Amino acid sequence: MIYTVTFNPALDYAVYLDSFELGATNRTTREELRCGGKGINVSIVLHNLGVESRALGFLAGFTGETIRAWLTELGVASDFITLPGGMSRINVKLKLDGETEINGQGPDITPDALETLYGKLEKLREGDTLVLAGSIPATLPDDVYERILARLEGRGVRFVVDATGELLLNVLRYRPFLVKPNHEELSEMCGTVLDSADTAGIRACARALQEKGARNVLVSMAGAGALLVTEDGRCIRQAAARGELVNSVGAGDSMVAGFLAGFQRTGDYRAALRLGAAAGGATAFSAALATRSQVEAVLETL
Ligand SMILES: Nc1ncnc2c1ncn2[C@@H]1O[C@H](COP(=O)(O)OP(=O)(O)OP(=O)(O)O)[C@@H](O)[C@H]1O
Ligand SMILES: O=P(O)(O)OC[C@@]1(O)O[C@H](CO)[C@@H](O)[C@@H]1O
Repeated sequence: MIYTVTFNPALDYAVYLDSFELGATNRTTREELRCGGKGINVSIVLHNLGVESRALGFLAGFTGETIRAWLTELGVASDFITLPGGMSRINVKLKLDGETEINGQGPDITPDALETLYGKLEKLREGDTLVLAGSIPATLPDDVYERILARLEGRGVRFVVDATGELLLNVLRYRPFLVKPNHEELSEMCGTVLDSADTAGIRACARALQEKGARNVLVSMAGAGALLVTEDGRCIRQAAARGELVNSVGAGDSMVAGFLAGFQRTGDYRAALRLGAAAGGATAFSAALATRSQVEAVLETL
């Protein structure tokens, strides 16, 4: 079973505007609300691709209840912990001259709630996959992912981590099966500026993460595609699909879902990467997260 953990779920409120003036009343041309948070997005796209998972994490307030209800409606299995106060975030995604995001802080996670999550994760067994994805509320220490992996070390659980900075660097010694920084996040972690065309530079930084313990490093580069450095020493470059960008929020999560679904089906890194790129592209080309038929249509073009 694949388990995803989203510490900080959100309702994603995408607003499309023709113009925007600071300090004025602006009107949208269109708006959309959907549930989000990286682990949740991975679970939704896995479900769309016919791979079941269980979404875990923390929810609070009426926004949290809405997220829970939507997941149930979509048929995504979930087992979220309800926090005693606060509300799950509403993240604003501004669509005008590119994409601008305003992500909230999220509710406080109490020590009791954290213990409850640890208890749920105790059930994971050999062969299970655990996806830790997204930011953590500011009130938690940034070794919380590390603590989870330390508890599960040695049980044969496959770890996938989509996080940035210290949150990611701290877990590498637990040998995660897959980490997926985008190339800007990779640049920051390596303390350099990487151009998406600089395959040698990206490969060198990905290898530096492998030296710290990561098994496979998938570097996503939005419209410039992706590069996978595998644990058996290969470096596979995948072009991005061609299409019109509508809303790329969740493209990276869709790529993780497509990669996991593809790897589960074939055990082949190149095929997994291709399905990842198709899922990422299909999400970028639509307002919502990619459906199975959208992914299949994009896959045929790659
Ligand atoms: N504009 C685009 N055109 C084609 N494919 C895209 C586009 N944007 C994203 N993709 C696909 O999705 C993958 C992941 O996108 P990206 O690198 O933007 O992830 P990310 O930064 O983690 O995104 P997010 O945090 O919004 O989920 C890319 O490697 C690519 O295959
Ligand atoms: O603030 P975080 O946790 O880093 O990112 C949250 C978020 O931007 O990531 C998803 C897209 O990847 C969105 O659904 C969500 O709003």
